[in-house]
Amino acid sequence: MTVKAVIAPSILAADFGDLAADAKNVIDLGADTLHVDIMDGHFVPNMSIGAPVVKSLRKHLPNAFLDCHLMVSDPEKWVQDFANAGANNYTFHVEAHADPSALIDKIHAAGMKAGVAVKPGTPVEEVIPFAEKADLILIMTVEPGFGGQSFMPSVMPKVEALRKQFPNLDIQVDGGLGLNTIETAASAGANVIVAGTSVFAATDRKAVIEGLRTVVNAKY
Ligand SMILES: O=C(CO)[C@H](O)[C@H](O)COP(=O)(O)O
Ligand SMILES: [Fe+2]
Repeated sequence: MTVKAVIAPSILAADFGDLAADAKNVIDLGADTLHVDIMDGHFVPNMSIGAPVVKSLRKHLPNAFLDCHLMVSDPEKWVQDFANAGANNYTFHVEAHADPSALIDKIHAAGMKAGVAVKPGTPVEEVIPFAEKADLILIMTVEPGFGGQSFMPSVMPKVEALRKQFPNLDIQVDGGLGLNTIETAASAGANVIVAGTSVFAATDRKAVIEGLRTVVNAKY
């Protein structure tokens, strides 16, 4: 198996008034990537940030891997903006697009990696057809829209089913991940761990990042 732990703090839980410094801090403490949550107030009942913030982060953090999670109703519309802004990965929701395969092609053509996400209520069968072509599959472990929610162990069978079929796939989990829930997610087969509140609110952020990584890498 070639997968390894990727620890991706979600900047939704960072200090937006001091964003570049807070984001740099978690990278300096060992985070692999930065997870950037984009919400349009339509696909989810909340708004967050858009491509201009990604552009600013790119300026301040030229080498950071910016993993953008688009919780938007029209994901095709924003591909070029995010590519121009310096995004490295563009994950869209399978529920939001009629032709995910074509959208993956468009994201790749724009020079980004492509991810496909599913909400907790969407069957894993909806994303399995794209697991070979996409660079990652995101299994949401909370209803998208807000940080700080409780991890849903009930979606772990979806992670298990994916890992069984795709031993080398990057399987991302997002929502409620921390030192209390990582064992469940890693045992199911998740290796790309989004962690917002558990990292940014920690008194020892480094210990949380290292703790998450240790539990995931112990599985491989
Ligand atoms: O996509 C998201 C919410 O829709 C966030 O990435 C997620 O909630 C991370 O925050 P936390 O770790 O605090 O749950
Ligand atoms: Fe997210």
